[in-house]
Amino acid sequence: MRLENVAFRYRRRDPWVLKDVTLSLTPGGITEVTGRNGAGKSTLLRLIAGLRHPHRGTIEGRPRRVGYAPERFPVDQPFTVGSYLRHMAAIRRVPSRAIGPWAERLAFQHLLDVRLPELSKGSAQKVGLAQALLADPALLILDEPFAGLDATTRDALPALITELTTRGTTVVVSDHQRCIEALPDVTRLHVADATVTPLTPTSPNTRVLEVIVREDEIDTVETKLRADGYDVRRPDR
Ligand SMILES: Nc1ncnc2c1ncn2[C@@H]1O[C@H](COP(=O)(O)OP(=O)(O)OP(=O)(O)O)[C@@H](O)[C@H]1O
Repeated sequence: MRLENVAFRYRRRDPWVLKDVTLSLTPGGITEVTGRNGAGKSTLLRLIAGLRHPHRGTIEGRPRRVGYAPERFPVDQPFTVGSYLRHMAAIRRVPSRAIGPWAERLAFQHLLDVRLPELSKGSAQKVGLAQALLADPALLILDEPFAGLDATTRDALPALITELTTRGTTVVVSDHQRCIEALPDVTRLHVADATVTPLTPTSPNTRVLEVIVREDEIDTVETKLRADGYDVRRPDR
């Protein structure tokens, strides 16, 4: 799948959120999208998913089966978890028996009769993930999938992502918490100043800066730097 000179803004007189974006997604690869708050990561993901259309440029080669889990699952819907997922399965022409295994794997099978507005943030996130995974997508787009998840599910998600890519699924993730950092062969794209730049330790325009911090500050400093869009590595991880 390829984006060629893509430009997008939400309203006609608004500044461009993205401009001249050209990139290719490796089939069966994992792409992580980084950037500071408001840089345009979710917008890029929506364009890749086909939920928004570029004002300029082209997007070609999008697979037919796309799964998209938004940053915030819209809980403001008058359904139970089970009826919502059955509805999503029907729209995607997937048998509703596909729901059970995902509910079990993401540990929310006890919530199938709970109404969406009554879900906790993390449980809603899991339902959002399940609806994205239901149709066995060839392209899976996850916008901050780790936010609010319990530790067990958070730890299980990278393995799940790897499993999908080994079956050929192309995965695009925006992940402030850097939970997929440890996975091998992750392509990194950095969104800043309305452009998207591939980020690798060997990029000619990047350098490594060592920062010495007190042990009790390490998590806070790491979170701050990541929120500012920096690529942070912890040697102890
Ligand atoms: N539906 C919308 N209508 C108008 N402007 C929007 C809309 N969604 C996002 N924007 C604007 O587009 C820009 C990029 O937003 P986007 O949500 O893509 O950033 P982000 O990098 O995902 O941010 P965060 O890390 O906070 O989730 C911001 O200036 C935001 O205010």
